[in-house]
Amino acid sequence: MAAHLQGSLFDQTDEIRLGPLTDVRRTVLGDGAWIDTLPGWLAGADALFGDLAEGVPWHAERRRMYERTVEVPRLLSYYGQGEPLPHPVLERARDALSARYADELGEPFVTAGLCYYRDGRDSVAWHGDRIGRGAREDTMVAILSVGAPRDLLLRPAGGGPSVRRALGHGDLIVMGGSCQRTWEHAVPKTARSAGPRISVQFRPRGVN
Ligand SMILES: O=C(O)CCC(=O)C(=O)O
Ligand SMILES: [Fe+2]
Repeated sequence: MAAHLQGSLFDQTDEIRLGPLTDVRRTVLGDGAWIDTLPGWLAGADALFGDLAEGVPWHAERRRMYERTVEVPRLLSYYGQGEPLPHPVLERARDALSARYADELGEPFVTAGLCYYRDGRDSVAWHGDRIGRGAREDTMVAILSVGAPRDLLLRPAGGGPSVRRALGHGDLIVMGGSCQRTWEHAVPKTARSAGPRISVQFRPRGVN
């Protein structure tokens, strides 16, 4: 009941539809990094959450950390360049982002990484997306969030106060400029009861 009520308060439509990207708001972080945000870019976010929760081949991962192998605290799924995405609206989202940022980015978004945070114990630790070109070049990572909001925190890589954005319910954030190498981001665990959230990260070729 509570979950249903909360869902209906935020998102009163089952029709899954993207709004225009004209009202994106930029926040300059410093050191050449910025974020663009657009709350509620996607209408019908609860319906998309349900479709993705059911339809995506989610898997758990284990990673080696020093001497131990640990469970990655979220479920994952990855769609490389040219692979069909698990929902048609995600293809439209990727293409709309590519068009919106074509001049500034100079290349399209081509891959989609999906994360499923089952509850407040799931998280992603502080990091920059700098396994690939993000370590050396300015780039962009665009994230669409559906389901319950979770805080995405950003902080300068060299230390300093963090910036917080609560993301869920169809919200968009784009991390741009030098953000992946001069800043770090995280979705911390929370003791507050948190419902499940799915994030979709669109990235250009070679950024991960
Ligand atoms: O779920 C999010 O919003 C962030 C995920 C993330 O930072 C990553 O997968 O690199
Ligand atoms: Fe990341």
